Amino acid sequence: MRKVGIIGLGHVGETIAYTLVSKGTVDQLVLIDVDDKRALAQQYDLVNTITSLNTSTKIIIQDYAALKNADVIITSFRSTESKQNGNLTDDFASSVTIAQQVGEKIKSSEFNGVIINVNDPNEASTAILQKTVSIPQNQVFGIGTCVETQQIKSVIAEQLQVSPHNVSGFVYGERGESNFIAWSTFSVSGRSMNDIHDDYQLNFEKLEMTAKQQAWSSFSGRGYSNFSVATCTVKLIQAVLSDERLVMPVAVYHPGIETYISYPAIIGLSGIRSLMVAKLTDLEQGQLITASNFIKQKIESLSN
Ligand SMILES: NC(=O)c1ccc[n+]([C@@H]2O[C@H](COP(=O)([O-])OP(=O)(O)OC[C@H]3O[C@@H](n4cnc5c(N)ncnc54)[C@H](O)[C@@H]3O)[C@@H](O)[C@H]2O)c1
Repeated sequence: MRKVGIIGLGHVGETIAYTLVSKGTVDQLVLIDVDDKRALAQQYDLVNTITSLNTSTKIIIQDYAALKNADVIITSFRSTESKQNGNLTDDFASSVTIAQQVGEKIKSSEFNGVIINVNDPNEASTAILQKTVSIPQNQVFGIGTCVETQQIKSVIAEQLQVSPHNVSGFVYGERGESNFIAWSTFSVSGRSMNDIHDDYQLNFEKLEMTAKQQAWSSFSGRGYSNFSVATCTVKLIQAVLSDERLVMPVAVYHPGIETYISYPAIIGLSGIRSLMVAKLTDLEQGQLITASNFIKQKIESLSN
């Protein structure tokens, strides 16, 4: 039996729930939100949806105890303070408080599966969740720079007039200001970006700027974004459930850097199997250290 829990049923959580149900990815779905009416409304809506599908999913709501034997938990909550400030970045102090409260409840349920954290600030809040729930680091990871990686892939694909499926490579660092496109890891149909750079007269800075503008437009036009992050999350859930060993740039504990950071990792049944270590350029290595310092400062600011 495949069982997934979602804690936080806002724009992101409800899109993940609908996607899992419509694809028939799971047998049981546990939905939890601080707002009882919201959880009940989604349960009824999804149960009605299932009557028109060829698949079946049992929907359970507001029951932390039901998470005990879940394979995966998604954390996708956001504090009211964060919502009110209207920024891309969540209010850190209130996000931490909720992460600790929710983490304690997950711990009490005796859950021992994989947690995929969608909340922002992603790397720091993933570290806090892992510490609070007290399950091994490989079982707790965040969405990291999956969406940023999608964004630059689609911009490169558009520029070169190829399918985005032909583009590979990763954005590293931190979901936020200190992430960076590791151009040395990017290739299109087997040709490195440096190799095709002259043929297509590519301007890396312009490509990066376009990706950032598109990211901002997709958020600011509605005040939230949900489809791309939910799609990445469902891909990660499937990778865990099927022990796929998929490589994605997630927020993962990096023992060499001693912090959670967005870095490509191999994902399977027990979460992170290992990091996918690439030889970055000196510049990229420096950017990785800058990002790690930024994340560490954020986590340390908690104790001040
Ligand atoms: N990585 C990405 O690309 C990306 C994209 C979008 C959103 N996000 C992040 O995902 C998170 C959710 O975003 P959203 O747009 O769905 O937010 P939202 O405001 O629409 O929904 C948040 C939900 O969390 C619930 N909630 C609040 N406190 C809770 C608690 N203690 N327990 C359970 N539920 C609680 C709220 O009632 C609400 O339903 C945010 O942290 C956001 O920054 C990340």
